[in-house]
Amino acid sequence: MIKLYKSLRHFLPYICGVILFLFVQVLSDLYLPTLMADIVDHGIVNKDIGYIFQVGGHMLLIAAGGTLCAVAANFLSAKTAVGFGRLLRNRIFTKVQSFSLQEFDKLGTATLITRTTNDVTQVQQVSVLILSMMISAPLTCLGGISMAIHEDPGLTWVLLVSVPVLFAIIGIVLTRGIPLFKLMQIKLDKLNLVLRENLTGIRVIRAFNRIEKEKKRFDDANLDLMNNAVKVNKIMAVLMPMMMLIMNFTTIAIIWFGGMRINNGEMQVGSLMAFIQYSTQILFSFLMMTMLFVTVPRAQASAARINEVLETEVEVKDPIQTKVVPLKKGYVEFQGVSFRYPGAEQPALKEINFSAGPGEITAIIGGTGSGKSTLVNLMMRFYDVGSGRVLVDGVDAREMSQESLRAKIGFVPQKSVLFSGTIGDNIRYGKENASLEDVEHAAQVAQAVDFVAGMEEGFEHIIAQGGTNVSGGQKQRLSIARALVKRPEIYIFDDSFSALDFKTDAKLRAALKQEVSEATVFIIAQRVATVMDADRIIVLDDGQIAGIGTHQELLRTCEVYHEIVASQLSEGELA
Ligand SMILES: Nc1ncnc2c1ncn2[C@@H]1O[C@H](COP(=O)(O)OP(=O)(O)OP(=O)(O)O)[C@@H](O)[C@H]1O
Repeated sequence: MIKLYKSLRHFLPYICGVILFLFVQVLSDLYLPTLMADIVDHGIVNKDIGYIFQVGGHMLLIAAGGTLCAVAANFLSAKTAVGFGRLLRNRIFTKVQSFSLQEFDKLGTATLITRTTNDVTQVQQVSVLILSMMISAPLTCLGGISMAIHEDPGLTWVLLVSVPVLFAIIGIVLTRGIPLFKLMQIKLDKLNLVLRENLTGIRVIRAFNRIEKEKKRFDDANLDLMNNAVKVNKIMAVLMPMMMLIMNFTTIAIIWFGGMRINNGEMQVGSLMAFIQYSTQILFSFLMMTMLFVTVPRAQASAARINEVLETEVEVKDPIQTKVVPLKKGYVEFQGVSFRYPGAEQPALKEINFSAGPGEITAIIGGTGSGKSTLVNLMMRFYDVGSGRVLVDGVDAREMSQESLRAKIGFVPQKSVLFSGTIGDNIRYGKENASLEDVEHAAQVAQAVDFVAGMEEGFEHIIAQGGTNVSGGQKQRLSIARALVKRPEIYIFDDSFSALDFKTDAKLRAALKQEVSEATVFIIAQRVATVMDADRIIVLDDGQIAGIGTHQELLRTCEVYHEIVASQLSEGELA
């Protein structure tokens, strides 16, 4: 948590204000019992009404000043904590944005959401407590002790007995409670994971009639979280009454032994009253510190989880000295590229060699899991190659900035992703300042114009969260339009025509051929019909290149390709 608190330097003026106001407030709290003792011992005993009013007036002023200071301190500490929370969320978000897919694979989306929201809230809440109690509790405790000694040194032994008992109880509670507090966040993560899977997979869950099973899975995670919370609350439920009991016993002991001292003429009534108040303040300061000890471990667990994100070493980084790449070309070359996913036994790609240039269409075909998507992931540097090199315009992709590399590429992913907003906004995601004509043209080439025109608001039609109010094929066409409007040097279509019917697929490819005639195009496809016109077809088999060539060349030379073609085309089409 200390590491995170380094960011608090941004709020230094507020923190200084909190310290100052709390200091004044504690001083006023400590002074009030002495004044009260004064009223009793001098004003009441001597029946001096004027003195009572005078000291009483002082007490009122001091109490009002203390209250104002407390309000100001609370306001500033809340402002600091809320600002600190915002700063942390921003830092986590910025860090997560810099993650390569490798780090996303490692951490998982559910936990990243919990860490950005709930974990930050935990740290934020405890920061308010720390700010207000870290200063006032020790100050009240030390001040209370010295004032109590000042009032009557002969009674302080009562505190010497009750304080260690209090410590022992706090110690027992903390050793039992801390592991449970740490578990809370882990159990919350689990609940978030189940919830997220259920919300995103709701269609599959309903289609497979798994609603009851999923309810049970959620209920189990929920129950687990609740059981842990109950255990935590049980401990807390014991703690408070125990502390109150000790406080009450201490007060009784002070009154008992103080009464004897008054009887012997060694103490005055006012001093006894002040002593009781100081002892309550001292024990109360311990109570405050216990609250800190109880809440800090949970926040500490949260802080550790936040730090894990902030300190994650990002595998794919921009080099310190980036190489400048020629602005408009689009040459791509793979030189002996091999790659293995972290933790995987087998490499996903082995010794891949090929090159492609502007004006060429390179198709990539192969069975499921043969490494097609992995190949384009490396081209965009979503992962770094294990060995070999990926050259873009003659420069190793690792030697240029990720931004300049990706500025060259228009990517249409296998699984279309749309954002909430209008259809126009989604297409403009490729190029923010694209004109309406550019957007319409891109939609025209992507064969999206007809269905967009069919919608009442056209390009202003709102896409629902996750793009659920458009069909799979429509989503694909909008994703294609988004890449087209960018007019990049390199296009990557990762199985982007799979949700289109044959007629639309053919029309789209014909329109694309003209549109992207000067660019370097990569098309991953399962259908032979989609790839057979390509200038070059790369056949992948189990992460290796089984053949490279045109359709006709591969039919003669590549057995794997022949098998794929034979499984899809008729004898006549083959001939
Ligand atoms: N993030 C990942 N972590 C670990 N292994 C992965 C990951 N992504 C893919 N793989 C593995 O790498 C291999 C190649 O996967 P890839 O997605 O490139 O195949 P593909 O040819 O695109 O398949 P498909 O046509 O089904 O999309 C597969 O064995 C797959 O299980």
